[in-house]
Amino acid sequence: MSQIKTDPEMESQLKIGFIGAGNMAYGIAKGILSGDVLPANMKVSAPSSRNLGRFQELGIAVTHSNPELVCSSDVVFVAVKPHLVPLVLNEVSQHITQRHIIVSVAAGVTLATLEDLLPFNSAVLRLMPNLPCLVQEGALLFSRGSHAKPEDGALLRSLLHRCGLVEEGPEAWIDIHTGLSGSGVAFVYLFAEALAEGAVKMGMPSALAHSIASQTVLGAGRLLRDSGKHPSQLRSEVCTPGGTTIYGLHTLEQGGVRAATMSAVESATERARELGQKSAGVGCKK
Ligand SMILES: NC(=O)C1=CN([C@@H]2O[C@H](COP(=O)(O)OP(=O)(O)OC[C@H]3O[C@@H](n4cnc5c(N)ncnc54)[C@H](O)[C@@H]3O)[C@@H](O)[C@H]2O)C=CC1
Ligand SMILES: O=C(O)[C@@H]1CCC=N1
Repeated sequence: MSQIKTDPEMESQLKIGFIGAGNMAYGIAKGILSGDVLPANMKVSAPSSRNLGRFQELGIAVTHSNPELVCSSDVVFVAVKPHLVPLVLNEVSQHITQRHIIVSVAAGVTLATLEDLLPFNSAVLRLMPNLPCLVQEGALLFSRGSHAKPEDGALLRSLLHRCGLVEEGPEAWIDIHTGLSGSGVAFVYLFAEALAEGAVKMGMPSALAHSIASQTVLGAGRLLRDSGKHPSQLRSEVCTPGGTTIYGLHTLEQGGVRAATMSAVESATERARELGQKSAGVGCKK
């Protein structure tokens, strides 16, 4: 945890911009807004108006011009799909100055690629959030580029603290975090869906089964986080010897759920690394 103090007054006056108006930009913007930053100090850009309405409802200014957004922002989140990052950064690069802090959330796109696409000495950070930022229960990991100072990391952490858990780590962990948590939420949804479908198979109405499955995932997650216990300990607290749970767990183990889940994190991590290799060199100016 960073010990560097940030200045709430300075933070409240920062201009925050988002290039890209998708789910991730929206989730992060909502989290930042629940802190000290005013919507009047935020702006989002996207080529079409399709996703801009929900930002306007939060009081955030919108534009179709990425250069205009950069010129009126201090902190710029790059929240477009990974393959569009070179295009977008080439478009705005000449407007980036020493006052800017650039934060990319694009899966796989490395700090080296980002720095290569931006003016020398640019302060760049790479952030991997996840979808539950939308409800301020995200899990976010960031790394600083070679010209981003510890104070830039502290500022980012402070801006994002209402999005959920925010940690800093070495860049090698960002792709792993993408598999574990960025993509991991989708693995949890698949499990929740399967839980509900099991109950439907046994005769429960679908709506009730899905509502109970989502509460089960929420309750299990909160207890895991808030108790600080290892998952295996909580699992053993649910299992009565010879009871229902151990029979169900045996079935899951026979189905290879543990190995399949580990392999899913591995595949998603490797895919993030592959995306990084693909984006390196694409459209770089140097
Ligand atoms: N969705 C997720 O759960 C997560 C996504 N990410 C990353 O976040 C980034 C954004 O993902 P999503 O929000 O899911 O995508 P999305 O498809 O919902 O949003 C992308 C946005 O970019 C805009 N856009 C397209 N071309 C543009 C351009 N030239 N200039 C400005 N804006 C442009 C689109 O209009 C759209 O609003 C991706 O790089 C992804 O890897 C990271 C973690 C989790
Ligand atoms: O699937 C993806 O590529 C993005 C990154 C993590 C979650 N969604």
